[in-house]
Amino acid sequence: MPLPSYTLGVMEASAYAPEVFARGLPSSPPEQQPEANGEPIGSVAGVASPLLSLQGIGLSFGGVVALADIDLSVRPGEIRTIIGPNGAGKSSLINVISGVYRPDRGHVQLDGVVYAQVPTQRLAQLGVARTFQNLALFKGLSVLDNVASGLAYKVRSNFAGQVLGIGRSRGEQRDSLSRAEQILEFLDLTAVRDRLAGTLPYGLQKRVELARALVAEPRLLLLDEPMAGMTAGEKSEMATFVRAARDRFATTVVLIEHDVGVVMGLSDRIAVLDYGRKIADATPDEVRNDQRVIDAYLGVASDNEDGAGI
Ligand SMILES: Nc1ncnc2c1ncn2[C@@H]1O[C@H](COP(=O)(O)OP(=O)(O)OP(=O)(O)O)[C@@H](O)[C@H]1O
Repeated sequence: MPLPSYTLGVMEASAYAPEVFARGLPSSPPEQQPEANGEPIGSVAGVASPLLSLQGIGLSFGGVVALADIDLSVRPGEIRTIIGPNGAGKSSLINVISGVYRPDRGHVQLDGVVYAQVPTQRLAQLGVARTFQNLALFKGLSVLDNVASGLAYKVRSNFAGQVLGIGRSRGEQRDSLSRAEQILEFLDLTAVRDRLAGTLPYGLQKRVELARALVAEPRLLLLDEPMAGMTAGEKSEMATFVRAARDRFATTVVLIEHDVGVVMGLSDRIAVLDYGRKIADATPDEVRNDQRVIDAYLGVASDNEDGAGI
């Protein structure tokens, strides 16, 4: 059964002319307002801006500089990959984008709204979904229920309604399950819909995580090492699904990856981190030939399980 064309509320990439991105943000900082944790500190009104942009992000843990003066801009509809050797700051960056960490310096602009710290508890309402480096599934629940749980934030029925299965809750539950079924079909997971998630092979569990994030129809999908620990075949399969998801739903994807080889054919643009600094930000071909990137990866080439180097 084909997926219905959801009203995703996404921004169509075609609605944004390239020159709009070239202009970037206004040179003057956004108007500052009293800052509260997780509250916007300003907005960039009247300017067609990237879906996501980071400006001057700095983050330290004690004496360890995890991120230093990172700028990053993500256009609607693109697959934006962040790579770097171990300890380069990739996970710290995705944790800043998703509001898990508050940066010491700089700010995050999401859909034109500027945050000192993205409100992580409102991430889903902001249209952002993420997966985690380490699997975060409900291992004792079925695949179908795991995927439907990605819509839990939308369920509006009260506790009594959910327990008694009455009123709006029954309809909401039916709707969640039906949308979960559609995403399972899209990601070729229907055959395992009733299996307990924890009993699936690792590669399939990672795909179930992708399904759970996708079912929320996110405008921005953050994938933290979605191919980590996979075989070469599973990685290439996952890359195909990520691209298909972007094409089908026009979801903007920010993807963190350690293995450079697998993201070359998948990414529109790649940012490279090394010791918390951004050392390159370009197309895959340009990154592949960038001497600073080659130098950063020298000595860790053996970590690349595909042995593909860069
Ligand atoms: N919670 C933390 N407490 C202390 N130091 C941390 C913490 N998180 C990250 N760091 C340090 O910050 C630096 C960047 O780590 P981060 O995990 O962001 O890198 P990474 O590129 O994701 O690495 P990997 O590929 O190994 O996952 C490292 O030196 C790391 O030890």
